[in-house]
Amino acid sequence: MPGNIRLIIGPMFSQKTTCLTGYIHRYRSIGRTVLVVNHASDVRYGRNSLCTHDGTSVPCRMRHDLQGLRNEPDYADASSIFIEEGQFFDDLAPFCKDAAGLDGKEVIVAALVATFDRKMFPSVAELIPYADHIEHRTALCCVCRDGTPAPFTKRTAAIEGCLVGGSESYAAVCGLHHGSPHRD
Ligand SMILES: Nc1ncnc2c1ncn2[C@@H]1O[C@H](COP(=O)(O)OP(=O)(O)O)[C@@H](O)[C@H]1O
Ligand SMILES: Cc1cn([C@H]2C[C@H](O)[C@@H](COP(=O)(O)O)O2)c(=O)[nH]c1=O
Repeated sequence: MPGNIRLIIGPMFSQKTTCLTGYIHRYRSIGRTVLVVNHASDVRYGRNSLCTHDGTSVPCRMRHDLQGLRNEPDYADASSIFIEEGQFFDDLAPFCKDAAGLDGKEVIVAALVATFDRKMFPSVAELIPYADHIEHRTALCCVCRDGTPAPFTKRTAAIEGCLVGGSESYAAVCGLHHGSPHRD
């Protein structure tokens, strides 16, 4: 049976990980063998788990790369592969294409839609044309606080570059409260 690629994208706090853990629990309940992978840089919640912002955690493998997984026994055994923090894996697109196209796996990826300054993550941009299904989620604007959708992540900490973190460093906001207009 051919595999497929499902991509869940959105800003931080948009329930990407909640969706991923929901799928994992449902699949396990019907006896599907799953392999769950998070990026090794995501040490926010310990070294062998992924965790939602409201505290649901799932044990997982932590890795810097994905392609190396294809030689491992737990990959061979799994029919569904779950990837958390997809934006951090440089080999995200080649892995998903091989896993789905060559190995017949169902691949479910949670990834940020954009950086805090509205730039694409290259590995996510590379994957989008190959995704069979894309779910684009939003959070709720934490400035409006009235249910206004928040499609963007704002960095609230004054640090440059890639920064692993949570609500101490980032917030989900609407376009108005992101502070940058829809142009460069
Ligand atoms: N601004 C916000 N909008 C919506 N949910 C928020 C917000 N800030 C914190 N949360 C919490 O974050 C949870 C989502 O966490 P999670 O699934 O880990 O999101 P993501 O993986 O997209 O960062 C929500 O269920 C809610 O409890
Ligand atoms: C917006 C943005 C985020 N990050 C980091 C911060 C977190 O460690 C992850 C996103 O986690 P989540 O599961 O989506 O909550 O990415 C970053 O490095 N750069 C950014 O621009």
